[in-house]
Amino acid sequence: MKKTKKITFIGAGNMARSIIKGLVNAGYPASEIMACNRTAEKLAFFSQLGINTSTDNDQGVAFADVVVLAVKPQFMQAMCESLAQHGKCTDKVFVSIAAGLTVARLQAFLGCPCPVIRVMPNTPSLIGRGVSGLYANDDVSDSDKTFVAEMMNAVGTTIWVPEESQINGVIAAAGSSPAYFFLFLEAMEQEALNMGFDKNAARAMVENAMLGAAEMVCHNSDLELSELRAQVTSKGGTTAKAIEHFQQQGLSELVQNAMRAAVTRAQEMEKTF
Ligand SMILES: NC(=O)C1=CN([C@@H]2O[C@H](COP(=O)(O)OP(=O)(O)OC[C@H]3O[C@@H](n4cnc5c(N)ncnc54)[C@H](O)[C@@H]3O)[C@@H](O)[C@H]2O)C=CC1
Ligand SMILES: O=C(O)[C@@H]1CCC=N1
Repeated sequence: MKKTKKITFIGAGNMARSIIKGLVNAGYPASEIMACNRTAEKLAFFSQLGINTSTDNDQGVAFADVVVLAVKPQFMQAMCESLAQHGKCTDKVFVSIAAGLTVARLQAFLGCPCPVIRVMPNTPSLIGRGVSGLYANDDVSDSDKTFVAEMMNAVGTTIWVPEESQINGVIAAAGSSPAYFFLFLEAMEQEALNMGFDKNAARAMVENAMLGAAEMVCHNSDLELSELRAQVTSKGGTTAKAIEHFQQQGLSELVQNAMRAAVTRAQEMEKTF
């Protein structure tokens, strides 16, 4: 990154861990990062990374130029209101990675029209292969947008969305979707076990098939996904039978409905939290 700033993550859980480890691996100075968590046990991992840690969120805000709000949505209001009570928020840039909380809602929690950028990341940020959707309104300066985009580019790919509502689509397609792939692999691994392979062999087959397929997708961006599928599918062969089964069982509709369920849940959360 061209210029570093001090970044504090409030809520040192799975997603903060993925972004912070990804940033440190990418060479972001550990001394410029702090992780805050209300419980100390969660912070041991972060201390090992050499970053600053604290159980005091106010200390985290005092340290930071950029504050990443990384608690679960249901805890965000109480956490932000507590920060605002201590009155140190007005000169900070906030980044929220939470699903289902709008900029307007977060600014209300913080009690000020502070710049708030919404980032919807995913856990592969841990290995520099994340993808994040970003949204900012006109309260955010170009230089703050550039900094946050660079921060997330250090751990993967970024996509700006022009409408805040599109963050919910990013959740469905990217934030939540690593779990869809893990679920699919779990099912494949289980069936390999059922067929009599031992755990190591079952895992090796599914993980390498997935990795090889993913790399083929990434290395052939000029080819449609359906063409890559066709290259595996011999007429009258085994793949054709398996694909026919998926299609007869409505896989496309199932995926569509699952993604729509994720969006609907994000919209419900906007009304609940
Ligand atoms: N896990 C994922 O793949 C993704 C999560 N997100 C968002 O990231 C946020 C965090 O999710 P996870 O990391 O999965 O949750 P998590 O539960 O693993 O981490 C949240 C952490 O916040 C801490 N915490 C709760 N209240 C606190 C407070 N008042 N002060 C300080 N720390 C506090 C908890 O102890 C916990 O360690 C959520 O808002 C979620 O919507 C977004 C994209 C992907
Ligand atoms: O499941 C969730 O609500 C969060 C947002 C995207 C991934 N995890």
